[in-house]
Amino acid sequence: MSSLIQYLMCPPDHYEVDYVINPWMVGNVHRSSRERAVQQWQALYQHLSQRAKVHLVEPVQGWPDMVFTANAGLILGSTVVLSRFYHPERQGEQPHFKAWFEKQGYTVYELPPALAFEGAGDALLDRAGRWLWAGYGFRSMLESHPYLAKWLEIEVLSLRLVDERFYHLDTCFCPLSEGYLLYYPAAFDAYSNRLIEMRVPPEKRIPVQEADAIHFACNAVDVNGTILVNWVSPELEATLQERGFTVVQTDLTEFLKAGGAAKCLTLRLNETVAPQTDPVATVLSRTVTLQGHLVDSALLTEAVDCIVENGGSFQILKFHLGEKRQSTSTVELSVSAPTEEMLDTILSGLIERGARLAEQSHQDARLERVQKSGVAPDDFYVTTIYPTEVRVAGQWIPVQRQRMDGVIVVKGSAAYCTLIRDLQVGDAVVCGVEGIRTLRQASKERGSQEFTFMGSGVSSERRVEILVEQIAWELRRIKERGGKTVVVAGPVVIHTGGGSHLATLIRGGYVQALLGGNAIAVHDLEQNLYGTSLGVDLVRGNAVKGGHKHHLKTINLIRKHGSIRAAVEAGVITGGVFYECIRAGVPFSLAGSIRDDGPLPDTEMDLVKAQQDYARLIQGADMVLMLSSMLHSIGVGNMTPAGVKLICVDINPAVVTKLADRGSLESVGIVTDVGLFLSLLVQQLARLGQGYERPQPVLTSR
Ligand SMILES: NC(=O)c1ccc[n+]([C@@H]2O[C@H](COP(=O)([O-])OP(=O)(O)OC[C@H]3O[C@@H](n4cnc5c(N)ncnc54)[C@H](O)[C@@H]3O)[C@@H](O)[C@H]2O)c1
Ligand SMILES: NC(=[NH2+])NCCC[C@H](N)C(=O)O
Repeated sequence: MSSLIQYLMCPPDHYEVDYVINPWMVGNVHRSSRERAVQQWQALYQHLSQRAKVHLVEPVQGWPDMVFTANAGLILGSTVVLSRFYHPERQGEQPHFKAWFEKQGYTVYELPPALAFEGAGDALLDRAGRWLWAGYGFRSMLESHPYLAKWLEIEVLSLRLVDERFYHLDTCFCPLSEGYLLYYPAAFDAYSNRLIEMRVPPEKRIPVQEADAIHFACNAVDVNGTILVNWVSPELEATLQERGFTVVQTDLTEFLKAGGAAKCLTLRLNETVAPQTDPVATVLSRTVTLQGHLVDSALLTEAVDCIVENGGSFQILKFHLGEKRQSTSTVELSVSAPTEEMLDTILSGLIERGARLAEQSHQDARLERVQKSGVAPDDFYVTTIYPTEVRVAGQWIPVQRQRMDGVIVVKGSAAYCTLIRDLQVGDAVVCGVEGIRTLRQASKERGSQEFTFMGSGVSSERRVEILVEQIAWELRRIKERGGKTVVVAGPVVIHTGGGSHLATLIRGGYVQALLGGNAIAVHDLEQNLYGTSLGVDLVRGNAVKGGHKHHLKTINLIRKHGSIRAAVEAGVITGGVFYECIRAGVPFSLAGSIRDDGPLPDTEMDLVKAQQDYARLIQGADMVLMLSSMLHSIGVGNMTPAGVKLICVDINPAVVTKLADRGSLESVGIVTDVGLFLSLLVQQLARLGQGYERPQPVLTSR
């Protein structure tokens, strides 16, 4: 073969924008000019023919994108890996390119049918022939990279594309002679940018700005230092010229309407590989099985997002769709990633969603001993809200005290969720992802049976009254079966006049534990003692003279008696939320904070103890009503396992969304005034009847 560089092009006899398979084609269907396309293609062909040998493949009617010969395949030496197009709109080109390659005497390899790969559009040789850059994420699959390495006997470096405008590697990445690289960093994920920076020294990297990238400045043909390109900014042209390149700009706007430009329209035929390359593609894979309501609960979408957003790729190996609405589906996925760390991150995310590792049925969890108290081994498994099991000595054992953001400690044949701060030297902590499974589907099914009527998510549009009716109905059912409802409340409950309603719920037996901070207690007691909250008369709504001292006088009085209970028993406190708690024997826990006045004797200022007390009172809860306290609601959300219905009421949608985003079916967010919510809830419970007492006016002992 001549020493001249050789290219393959395809005349645009049948080129037009006939469909949409990339963002550039949107709005351009049947709006390309064949005449202008022919002129532009001819100009590029002339520029190239003056510097290289250009071969032509016969265009075929019905395959307009055949003009983009970069996608015909990937050539190295006398070997071709034929493209296997992702979109059906281009799959008809394959046999024509295959025939051309075979006629030229190339050895043609074809990938398995499930593996999409779009040739030199998604795979570019390092100009010194040391390795192959291979893109994935939109068209070509990561799983195709090991085949490239094997068949072309070269090291493959996988780069993940993240901006769909740059859906082929050659639209944003152009290895140039002398080891230079013209590329658009924002088109790649962080791992890929790190890999590029590891392989290409800073002085050889030429990152482009978005303005250049969207004119396909990186989609360039470098013919021995002459760069043929659609357009570059004057700044980029100067940068290239400073490095010894000659830039020839040739208008290809008709092809940009289809998402291609100079490099796409050409395929370099004589590429040579530097000797001693290491034919490897570090692509790691695991097989996982996911079972459940994969489609209607969007679990499969969540799993795929988890794989792709963490830099991985997947193949669906088996998929069994449940025949009926109530039956479950099963999917078996091969999950791949370029590094062990990325694969572990993905597998952890899939396990959180109930996935099971194919081999895990006979692999125990990996246990590592704690070397320093309060410090976990490096790759500890982070717990979720979902019921979890770990495999120990061949047995699957349930993890007790389930909560998110903990670790799993195995003691004999038992396993416990444990906070890192509570770890002791010698504790056996579960690490990695082997031998772990979450029972997410079980809790979802259970959740869906018990709470379907409430559904999950956040909506200020959904009528509050409807939700209140549903919550009242659920409160009543929990009470009837001797279940447990925990209330988390902030002082705003008192400020909005909701105190009397909460007191009524407690008196009515609908609340089995109350969690809060110093403030709700102070203002509830202040209201009983002075009729004010933060010095504001809750009946008249005006600040009272000297009222700003009321909460301090209240704190002082309770401190004098030693506790809220003592003050109630002494007849000093005669009504309100905490009065009813004491009378009804409803336990409460007040967690201290940096904002606290006093504090009250009952407020636990040791936060570790406060968290432990909260966790104790949450144990066994069926439902948690979170009422206008961002701090305490989020704290409780973090320690509450799946299967517990969380109702978050707040005037701020962001707070409600944060809790609803726990990813569990069991979270309902209501954006409304908490005083109004409690008033409606109390009225609805009264309407439901069943011996419900009418709200009593809050007694003040002034
Ligand atoms: N004097 C004191 O000792 C004092 C005073 C205030 C707070 N604190 C302490 O500070 C900590 C944080 O207090 P916090 O939980 O009240 O604050 P927070 O900011 O965590 O939560 C208050 C929440 O109430 C919401 N909200 C405001 N008005 C509302 C309305 N009308 N209806 C519904 N939601 C409404 C806000 O959006 C916010 O999410 C607590 O531990 C508390 O005890 C102490
Ligand atoms: N190597 C390339 N970038 N080729 C551009 C291909 C354009 C074609 N319309 C497609 O979407 O597949």
